[in-house]
Amino acid sequence: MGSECEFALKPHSAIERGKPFLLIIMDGWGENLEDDYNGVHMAGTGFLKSLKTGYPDRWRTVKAHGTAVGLPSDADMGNSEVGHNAMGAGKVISQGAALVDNALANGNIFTDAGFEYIKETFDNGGTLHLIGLLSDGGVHSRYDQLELFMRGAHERGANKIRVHPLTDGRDVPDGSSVQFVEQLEKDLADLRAKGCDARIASGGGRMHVTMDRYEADWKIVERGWHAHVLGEAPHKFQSALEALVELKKADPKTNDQYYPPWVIVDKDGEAVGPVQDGDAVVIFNFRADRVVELSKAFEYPDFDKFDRVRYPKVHFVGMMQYDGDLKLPARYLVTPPVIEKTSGIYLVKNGVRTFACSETQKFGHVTFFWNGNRSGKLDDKLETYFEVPSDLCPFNEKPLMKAREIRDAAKAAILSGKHDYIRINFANGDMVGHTGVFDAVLDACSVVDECVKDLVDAIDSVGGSYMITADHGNADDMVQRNKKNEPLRDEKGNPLPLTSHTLAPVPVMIGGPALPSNVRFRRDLPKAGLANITATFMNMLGFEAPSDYEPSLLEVVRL
Ligand SMILES: O=C(O)[C@H](O)COP(=O)(O)O
Ligand SMILES: [Mn+2]
Ligand SMILES: [Mn+2]
Repeated sequence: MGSECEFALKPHSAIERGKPFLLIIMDGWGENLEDDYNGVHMAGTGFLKSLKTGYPDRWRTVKAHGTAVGLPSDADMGNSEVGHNAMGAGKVISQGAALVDNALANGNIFTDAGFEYIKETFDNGGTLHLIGLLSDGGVHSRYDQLELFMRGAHERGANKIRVHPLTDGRDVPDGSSVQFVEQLEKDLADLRAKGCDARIASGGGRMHVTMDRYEADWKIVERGWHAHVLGEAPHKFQSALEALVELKKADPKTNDQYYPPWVIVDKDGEAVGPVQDGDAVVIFNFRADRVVELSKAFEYPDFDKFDRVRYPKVHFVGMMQYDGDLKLPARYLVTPPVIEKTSGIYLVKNGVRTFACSETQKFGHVTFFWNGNRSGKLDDKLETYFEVPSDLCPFNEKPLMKAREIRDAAKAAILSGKHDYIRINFANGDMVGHTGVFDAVLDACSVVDECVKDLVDAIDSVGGSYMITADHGNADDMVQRNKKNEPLRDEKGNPLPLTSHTLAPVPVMIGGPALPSNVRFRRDLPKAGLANITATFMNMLGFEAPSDYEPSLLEVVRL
């Protein structure tokens, strides 16, 4: 981690160390057009609105999408990984999506060690299995990357390919799985025309099958293991399209996110693509959080989170290495972004006592992503990480989620006098936003407003300071729109829900008794993004930020 003096920070010129500082991330909370579909605006969010209108020098927005957070283009919505990486690290880092694009464009993905490793199995007649999220959401994966990879792998000797797609409906509209499966079938047919035995083998909805995160519910991964690896699922079909249509007919309430697991079988009822000894397995998601668990199931011989029944000997690689601390997986196709010298490391090296807390769904966001995709603590003595277990139901059913429990834990941390820096994430705007259920979003945003107010009161009572911000938009626009930005409706006239993140900038609010009255936001950084947050909160903790960080948003004015 380097020497102490390499990390020494100078004291800030106007802000003293010593009083508690609270950093709140409101996940999925953008600053957007204030119309009837903006859940943040329509909810009871009077306290946050009062900070906007009451303190214009201490309220602003920053960019949270596209190139400002290291994504390939400004058409890319922000997401939790890139947002928390940027806020934790103080720099704009080229992220997984961009790195995979580069590796495909320059061909390195097919010449580096990870591909060499899987290629060994092609030469021995092994099947290439591809497991991952099937959409063009660009958050966890992208379809065009899968297509290019399949084609390139076939050109380099993969003669049998089995794809195990997970349907999305979360980063893209619900129902779009049909188009993506049709596109995949077309591209697989092209491969078959070239002599490759290429087929879809199994799948399911991403929130019910395979893509759990932060060990919220291992059963999700177990279902995936049974379908993808063992070739077993309660629902068997002859084609993936048939699976989507028939499963929806049988349960109209199911959707792309929550499809049950399914397996494709041949005319004799045999699964067409279970994973066997000698095969290659690639997870084609570039983002880590929702594939760490499946990677462990493939990689760890002594795995005990569920009974794998059969543990095939395969050549397993991730699109990236998903956990830099655990070196998981050991083999990967594209080298992950280097995220070093994060704010967390600087702050512990300067003796800052940190309390980081969220509920399970976002716990790794304020720890793992925050620390540059490292799973462990940076300093056992100075840091306390506290996880509130999340509910296991769809979050529109319990939109308050664990906001009040997080508030209570953070409040106790503030009042205890044991922590200098309290960092929390409220999941509601995002997790309920992804359900597309507008009334639930209203409850989700209101409870965040209530909890933020209580915590600002607690900070006031101990003479501390606070920053409230967000990682990207979501609840701030809950309707799909046409190119003119007009809401789209179904045949009954109901608005078509938007389940994904938005491109909106996010608010940043600062205040509290410890913030000197002559400190306010600069007016000369209109293009600032999430990476500018970092130097700003390091200032609020009493330090000048490292010189290679994006500039602080603060200025000290003469009164
Ligand atoms: O994984 C998810 O839940 C979504 O794809 C992205 O949401 P997040 O980036 O807010 O986690
Ligand atoms: Mn998020
Ligand atoms: Mn989200």
